[in-house]
Amino acid sequence: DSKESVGEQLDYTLTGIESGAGIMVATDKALEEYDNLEGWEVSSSSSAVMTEQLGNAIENKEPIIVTGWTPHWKFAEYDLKYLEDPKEAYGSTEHINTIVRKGFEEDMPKAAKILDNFKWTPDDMQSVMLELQEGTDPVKAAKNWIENNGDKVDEWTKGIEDGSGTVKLAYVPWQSEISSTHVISEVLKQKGFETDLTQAGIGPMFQAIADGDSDAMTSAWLPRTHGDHYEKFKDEFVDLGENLDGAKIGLVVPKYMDIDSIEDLQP
Ligand SMILES: C[SH](C)CC(=O)O
Repeated sequence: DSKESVGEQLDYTLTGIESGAGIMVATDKALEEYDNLEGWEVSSSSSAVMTEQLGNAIENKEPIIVTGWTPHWKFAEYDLKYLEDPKEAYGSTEHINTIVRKGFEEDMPKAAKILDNFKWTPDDMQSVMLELQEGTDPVKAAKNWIENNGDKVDEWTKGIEDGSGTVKLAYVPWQSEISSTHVISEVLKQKGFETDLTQAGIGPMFQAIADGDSDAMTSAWLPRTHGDHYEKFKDEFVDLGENLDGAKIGLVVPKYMDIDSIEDLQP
C-alpha cells in the first residue's frame, strides 16, 4: 500500500503548547503564510503535554511535529531538528530581554544594575531547565547553577554594594523563564534584597511592568515571539537589553523524519 503522507499520519495536526504563547501566534501566522499547510492545524495544550507527547512519539519512533524553541532541554534529551522556514514565519534568531518598570532604576539603582548586567547563554539556561525537568525545585536549581557559575555571577554583581528592599519579579510559566527568573532572584537575594515572584500570562506580565505592579522581568522573547506585546507597551517600560542571545522558535521534529522544511508538508 502507498506510504501515508506525514499529514495523513499526523491527521494534519501540529503539536502546540498553551494557546496564548507567542510561538502559537507565530504558528497561526505560518499556517496562513504556507499555502501547502492548507487544512493543517495546531493543537493547543501545554508545554508539559507537548514534551510528553514528543517523548512518547520518539520512544515509538513515530512521526510528530511540535512547536519548539531554543533554549530547551529537549535538544539535550532527543535528536531533533528545526524544519526550515523559508518564509520566516518564525523569524530568524530571537533574543530574550530584561525589562523594568519606569522609575525602577531611580528607586532601586543597585538592583537595577544587577538586572542590567544579567547576561547568560542558551547552554546556561538549558542546564537549569534540565534540572527543573528532572524534578529539582526552581530555587534549588537556581542555587546549584549559581554555585557552579560563580565567575559569571561575579560579572553581574562586581562593584555593586549589597542592597535592601523587595524586588517584584514577573515571569511567564515556561521552564526557560522559570529558570532565568529564579537565577536572578537568588542572585538578588545573595546581595541583600528580598524578591517577590509572580507568574502570569504574557500580556498580564507586560501589563504588570507597564502599570508598575511588578518591577522587572527577564522574559521578553524578541523581536518576534512577544513582539506584539512589546510594541503595545514599549512606551510604558524601560528595556535594559538582552539577557540571552541565540534563542529560536519554530517547528521541530525528530531527526528520523525525512522532512527538512515546512514546505515539505503537503495539504
Ligand atoms: C518560551 S516559549 C518561546 C513562550 C512563548 O512562545 O511565548
